[in-house]
Amino acid sequence: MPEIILSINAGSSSVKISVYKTPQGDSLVPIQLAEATVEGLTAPPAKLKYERGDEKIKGKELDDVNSQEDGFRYILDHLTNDQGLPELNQKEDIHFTCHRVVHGGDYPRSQIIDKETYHHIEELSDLAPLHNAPALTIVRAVADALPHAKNIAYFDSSFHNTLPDYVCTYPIDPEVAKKNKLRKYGFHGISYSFIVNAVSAYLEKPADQLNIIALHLGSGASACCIKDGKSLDTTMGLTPLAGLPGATRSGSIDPSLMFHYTHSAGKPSHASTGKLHITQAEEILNKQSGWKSLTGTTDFGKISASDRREDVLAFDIFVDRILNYVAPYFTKLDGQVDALVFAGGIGEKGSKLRQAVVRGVKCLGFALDEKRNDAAVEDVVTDISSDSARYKTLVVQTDEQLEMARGVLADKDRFVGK
Ligand SMILES: Nc1ncnc2c1ncn2[C@@H]1O[C@H](COP(=O)(O)OP(=O)(O)O)[C@@H](O)[C@H]1O
Ligand SMILES: CC(=O)OP(=O)(O)O
Ligand SMILES: [Mg+2]
Repeated sequence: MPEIILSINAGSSSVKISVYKTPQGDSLVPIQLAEATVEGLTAPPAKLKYERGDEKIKGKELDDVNSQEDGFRYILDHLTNDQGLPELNQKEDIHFTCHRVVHGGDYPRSQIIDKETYHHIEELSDLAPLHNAPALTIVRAVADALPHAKNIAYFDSSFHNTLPDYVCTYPIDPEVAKKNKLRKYGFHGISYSFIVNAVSAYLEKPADQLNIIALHLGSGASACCIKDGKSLDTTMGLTPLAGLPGATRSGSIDPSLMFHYTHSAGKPSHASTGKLHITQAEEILNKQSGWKSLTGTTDFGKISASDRREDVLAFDIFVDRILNYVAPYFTKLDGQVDALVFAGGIGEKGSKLRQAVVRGVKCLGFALDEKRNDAAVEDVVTDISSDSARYKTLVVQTDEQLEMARGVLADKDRFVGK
């Protein structure tokens, strides 16, 4: 009997849930039955996108869906009530649920969520305030609604376990760093792992020989320097705040800025609770900055299409900050680069941004074919480079849910019986 896997990706602005059934025989490729997304949580009203075979819903406005947990509950109802999805008529049909957990601390790989892992993830919530806490609300909702399902956490940080010491160590008092676990962790790793596998299949080159400069540009944005299929450097740090700006995040700034922004920066913010300890500084830099603060919208599609001064400035800032990493990563890879990859909502849909970024590294040998860049992306991997380009530029439609579901099939022995 095929088993049903529900793969849940709680992003900072969305919840994406894909439903798979396990394949017959030895195949390790899960079969997708449906995919539902509640997006726009930071730009209400939230909207539903749903695909099951030819059945498609897009842009359905949802009242009373204001959080990742609301989104999860809405989607679970939608899936169990969908007559065209007989494999999932009742909640009991679900065997495995995968949860994308952004901060996994030192966990090198996925974990069954039991009391101990749950508490550990909870402790890490302060280090990923936009992510771990909402993901845990969904873990609790699953435990409540689907008590028989096996909950497995996949961590965004695990992929970056290979960061060399000189990359992940901050030049601060080593004792304090060790005691408080202050180091660069890096995130978006489930997406980077998907990207490595997808590019490996596309270029027909083994994953452990691939060198990629990858840009995951969504509500949160990061870059990753991938050498021999492994993370060598990445822009996010102790928390997902470092590096590139995002929808509501400042990205890297002078750390002293906060002392000049507000003298109460270190005080608890109004979002601080018994479960989530967050200061005003973290609240401001994580939730009240980025595109939202500069332009009033978190939608980078709107920003890219506008010629308002504020939008043009936000667009130029993003291009500039991305370019601050592409050439350094190119040199870290000694110029041995298989591809520059764009992924995430903005990377996949933002042709104007891709054009501006690639123009900025033209002198290195990257160039786009305008027609290929402007065409809507349909395949998992699309080559948008011009024929004369020395290096490839690819768009990858990243799929964190699929990467997690594949993990369930690959690691089933580790999970069954636990
Ligand atoms: N046409 C577009 N051009 C550029 N960016 C877009 C476009 N459409 C949507 N986006 C951006 O994609 C982002 C969502 O990316 P996604 O990776 O799905 O987010 P999340 O981080 O929540 O997983 C939105 O913030 C939106 O700004
Ligand atoms: C880690 C992170 O920032 O994730 P997202 O882009 O989904 O918010
Ligand atoms: Mg995302």
